Amino acid sequence: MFSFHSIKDYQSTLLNGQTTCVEAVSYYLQQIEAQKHLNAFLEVFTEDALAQAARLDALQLSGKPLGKLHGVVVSIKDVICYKGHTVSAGSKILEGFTSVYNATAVEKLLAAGAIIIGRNNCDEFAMGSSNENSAFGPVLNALDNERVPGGSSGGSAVAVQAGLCMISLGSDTGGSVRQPADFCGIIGLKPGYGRISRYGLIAYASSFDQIGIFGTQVSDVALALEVIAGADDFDSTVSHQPIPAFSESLQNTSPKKYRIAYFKEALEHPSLDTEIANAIKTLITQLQSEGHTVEPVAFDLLDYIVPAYYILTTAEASSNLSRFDGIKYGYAAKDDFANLTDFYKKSRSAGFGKEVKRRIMLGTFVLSAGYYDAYFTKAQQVRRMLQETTKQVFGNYDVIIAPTVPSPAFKFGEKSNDPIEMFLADIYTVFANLVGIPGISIPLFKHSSGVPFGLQVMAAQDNEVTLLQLSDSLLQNKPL
Ligand SMILES: NC(=O)C[C@H](N)C(=O)O
Repeated sequence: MFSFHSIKDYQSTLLNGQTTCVEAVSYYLQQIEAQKHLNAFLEVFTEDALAQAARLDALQLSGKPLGKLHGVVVSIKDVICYKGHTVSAGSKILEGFTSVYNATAVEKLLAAGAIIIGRNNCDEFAMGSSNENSAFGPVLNALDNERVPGGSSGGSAVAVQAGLCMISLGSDTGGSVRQPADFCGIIGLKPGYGRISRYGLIAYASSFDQIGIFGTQVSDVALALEVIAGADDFDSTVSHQPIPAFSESLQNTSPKKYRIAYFKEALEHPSLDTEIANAIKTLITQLQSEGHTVEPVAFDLLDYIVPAYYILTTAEASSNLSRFDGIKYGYAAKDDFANLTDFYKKSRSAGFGKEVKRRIMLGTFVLSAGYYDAYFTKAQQVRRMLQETTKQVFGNYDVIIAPTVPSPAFKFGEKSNDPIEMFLADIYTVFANLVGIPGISIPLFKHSSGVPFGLQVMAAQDNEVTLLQLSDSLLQNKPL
């Protein structure tokens, strides 16, 4: 049987001839087939993946230099463009659409020797927190099939959780990587805004969207980040900061005393499950007893962050999604339309699902002349205040810790009839996107309902290194 602990270990088995890339891909193809009922993959790129694996095996034999992700089997969320392959954003409206170029992240993965094995199911246009909004059916949590895997990158999370690939890419606009990672018991990293180019990522809310990485080892996530991060002429918002050697930064770290903040209001919030609150309080006491500074910071904006997030993201979405008109590409109404406006209406009404339509309407409303100042401007002001608070906090602390989600993975149907309840469950994740800082969810805890849950760690802009080092130590139970 093919077994895999970390990418480094796997790559040494490739180098000493114990396995091959083709063997690895064949193994994962079998696993994907055996776990088909999870619905984590919308498409498996069998031929391409095997061909790429064979090319990589030949490259190794030729003695030529190998890429950092040589032989690594990756799956990508169905919002990331891969040239010559279908991409649908989990939506019917992109029916029949094939990517005409590679996303920069995909380009970099392939150049580093990764193998893309398939595209993962997700909430339509990344809108959702449970993966119940995909036009292609829900994804099941592999640990408990009655529970949601989280969303919107549920398929990418389950692909890693169920051992159907080594690492996967998702996107995180307001928690879509960290929240499913929490529900699935794996690691989910959302780098700071602009760390990874968004070129070729189907836009939801452009000032929030960020590609993120799922894995089971911090070192794997760090390695993937190192490969796909960095400046890109095709994305004017991408960060031009140098890319640290993230994976090396985890080696030979000497213990240090961290300055850790937590928002008092976050741990006292009525929506927070008591077991989750207690687990984090216990961790705080433990870290304090180990000599770290762990202090509460007052945060009086907590109740404003979810409304601000859903005003700003829906506004951006209403603009971004206007391009799906049935003419340029994707689903088009057949012949029962009276004129162009009627054609748009029919194409968009039938092509988009319920949640996407709700958000387009909400976004259009908050941008409309009579309501712009009352909603959009106010939400922008909240965002600015949050940015100022964040600056102050990171002037005094290295990281902020928080729950990732207020509850453990819930059952299918439990929240899907109440969009507000679903939105409110994003209370701990949207903060990092509103201010653009990096955040990670790490699987530290287990709930009495049998499912795991995570700890969220956030760091200052461009400080993924601290985030990764602290997470690695916590997960490996090493002294920090
Ligand atoms: N896309 C995300 O990051 C998830 C968030 N729950 C949303 O629906 O907006």
